[in-house]
Amino acid sequence: PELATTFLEQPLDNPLMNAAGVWCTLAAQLDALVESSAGAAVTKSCTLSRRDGNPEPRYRALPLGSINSMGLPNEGHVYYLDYAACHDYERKPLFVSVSGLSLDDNLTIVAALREAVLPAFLELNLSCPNVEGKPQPGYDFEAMDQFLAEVATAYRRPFGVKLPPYFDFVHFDNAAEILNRYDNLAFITCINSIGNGLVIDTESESTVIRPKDGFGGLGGDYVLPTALANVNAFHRRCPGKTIIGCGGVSTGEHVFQHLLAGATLVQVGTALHEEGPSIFDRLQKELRELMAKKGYTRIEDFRGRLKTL
Ligand SMILES: C=Cc1c(C(=O)O)[nH]c(=O)[nH]c1=O
Repeated sequence: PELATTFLEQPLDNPLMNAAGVWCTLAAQLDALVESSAGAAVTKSCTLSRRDGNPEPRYRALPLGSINSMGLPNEGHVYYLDYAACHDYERKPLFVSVSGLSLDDNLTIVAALREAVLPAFLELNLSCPNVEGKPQPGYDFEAMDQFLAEVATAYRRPFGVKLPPYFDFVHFDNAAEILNRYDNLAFITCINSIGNGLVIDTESESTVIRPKDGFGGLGGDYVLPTALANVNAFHRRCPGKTIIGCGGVSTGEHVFQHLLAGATLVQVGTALHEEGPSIFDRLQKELRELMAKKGYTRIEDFRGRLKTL
């Protein structure tokens, strides 16, 4: 079976890539992703200036996934624009994730990305749950609409957004209605971590991460059904846009399910953090085996064809 696919008319060897924030904060990590068999890569969400992020421990792997409250540690936007300027786009696409702390910061970063005239794809992060005092734009529809109105106009080129998980059909409807207003909003990445979970260690009777009294974003097995729901909800509501699935992927079967739900590309976060970039070889092998068993030769044979009862 063939895993080759296209994203916004660009060919990719396969639909797999990292989730923003995982294995992508430093150039050496990004280089490892470019060297790996991932079909594409995305940089750590960046802010205007470098940030240390929250005090550690701020990430913890768990039997069923992970919890994190990193606090947006990153090298500042110029570092990632420089990386994007040196990337070999013939080899694989590169996405640049942007998560400015204000609309003005986002506009400054997006303008710099536009000035750089690079083939990189902009993934505007509207869903960081871990910067204290900063509500997620993705959960404030007025703010989200304003952000998008300004960024879409300023950037003018095709871009995408990274959304938080929604849990209510009215929220799916309202968010989709906003996204559909912007013609150059070309892709939607669902989902970011499920915000502000709380993991308790029974033996020590304590939280397991230091920031925010132990509250942090959940990833891994915990979030797969929510991720699939958000992928399918926006696939149904935004027919003109491309969906990138993210959340709960650790096997080829999970990749298959995201594609069936309507995703074109599939991002891997927690499992990549734990296994490293060789995971992309395993996921492709498992996906090929599953496709062969089902008699599919190409991804388009089943992508977006989730059946209902
Ligand atoms: C960009 C900050 C994010 C972070 C973070 O840096 O704390 N963690 C997440 O799970 N998702 C984010 O979007």
